[in-house]
Amino acid sequence: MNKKVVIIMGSKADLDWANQIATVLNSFEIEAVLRIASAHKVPLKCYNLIKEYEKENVVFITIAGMSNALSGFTDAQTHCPVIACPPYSDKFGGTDLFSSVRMPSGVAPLTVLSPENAALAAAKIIALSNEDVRAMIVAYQNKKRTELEKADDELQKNRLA
Ligand SMILES: Nc1c(C(=O)O)ncn1[C@@H]1O[C@H](COP(=O)(O)O)[C@@H](O)[C@H]1O
Repeated sequence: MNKKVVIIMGSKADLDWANQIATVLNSFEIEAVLRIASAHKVPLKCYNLIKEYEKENVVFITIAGMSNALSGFTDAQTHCPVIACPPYSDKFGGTDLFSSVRMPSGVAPLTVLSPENAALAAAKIIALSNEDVRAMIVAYQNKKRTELEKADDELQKNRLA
């Protein structure tokens, strides 16, 4: 598996969300390639991008708000893992999300809602064949544990004071 994640977003409106994912990937020393292509609007471009990058055995992260065609489209064209990370919207009671979670048979993008967690999921896939990334994930998880312990210690101290 290549130490590279290709983030395909459906619109430049998703760039901030993509950058949040890229920042976490970079903290694991994983290269993040950012591309804009919509399965709805430019399916041929989308297809060509997927075929170009899949030769490198990458993880794809797809960002598509509203009606998410991009994630299923991408997953169905490649052997590489695809993680859908649709941007948050509370419009229409958050119903956009349904277009990410119900896929036809044989189409299996994984949906992870938080940008940080989507990057972590991609890093874990890469870590299966990369010891350096594995060590960084273990360190990341230890840091989270330490933060939790510290928060509890402080809470107990403040309650006793
Ligand atoms: N869901 C999709 C797809 C797709 O699934 O192919 N292409 C664009 N979009 C999303 O529509 C929202 C508005 O897009 P526009 O800015 O083009 O109106 C964005 O969040 C985009 O990801």
